[in-house]
Amino acid sequence: MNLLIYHGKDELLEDLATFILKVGNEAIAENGRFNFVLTGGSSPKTLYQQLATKYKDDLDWQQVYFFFGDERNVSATDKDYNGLMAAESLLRPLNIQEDHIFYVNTSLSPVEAASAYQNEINMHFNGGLPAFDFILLGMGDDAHTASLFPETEILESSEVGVEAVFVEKLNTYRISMTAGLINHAKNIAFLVFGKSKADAVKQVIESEEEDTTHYPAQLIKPYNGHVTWFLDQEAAANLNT
Ligand SMILES: O=C1O[C@H](COP(=O)(O)O)[C@@H](O)[C@H](O)[C@H]1O
Repeated sequence: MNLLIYHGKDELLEDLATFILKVGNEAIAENGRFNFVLTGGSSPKTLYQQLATKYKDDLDWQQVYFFFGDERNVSATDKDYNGLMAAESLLRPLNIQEDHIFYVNTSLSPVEAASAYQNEINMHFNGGLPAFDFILLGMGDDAHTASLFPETEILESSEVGVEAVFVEKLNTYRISMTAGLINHAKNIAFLVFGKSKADAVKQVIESEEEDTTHYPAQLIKPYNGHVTWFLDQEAAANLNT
């Protein structure tokens, strides 16, 4: 695990963008495409806007395939739909062709949407191991990542796939990649800002005993890849390092 702590958000975003571009350019040079999984929530919006403006000439964006680590069970036009924020801040400004963007189809039931999304991923990887080049993750105050929320059934899943999960405290379904699928990625980066996340960050990174039921982000341990944490000082405030 690589832990990076920043005084300022600008420097953090610059380093994270540079990292994404490096991995992306290497993937395109090696395989002709870059499989990039986006996160939702509020934290990545500025990053997406910068990738689409400041860094628009630093990667062959037309060779990138975009996926979502999780989605809310709302319509694609709802402001809470993760795909909408990504579309507005990153995908439309870069003119990404529609068949390079894998949105979760929330017009289906959550179980059907999850199964359809898993099928699309499997087809994209021609039935082989779905090892994404880069998965960007956020983390909530409760240590959830993607839609792997504390005390939910999906945490016990041994599937390398996508599942529907009912999140009781939000009284709603989510659709999420399982930890098994996320952990096949070649590179994973957590982007975490703010003091409200400081306790969760400490538990996930420094806790001696694993408690994935209450701190699901502890499940993220890539099998053959690398995980890097990009934290601001507030999020890192409780760490011993
Ligand atoms: O609900 C979600 O929350 C997490 C964290 O979001 P943030 O707003 O605290 O940055 C996010 O990673 C996930 O994709 C999203 O669905």
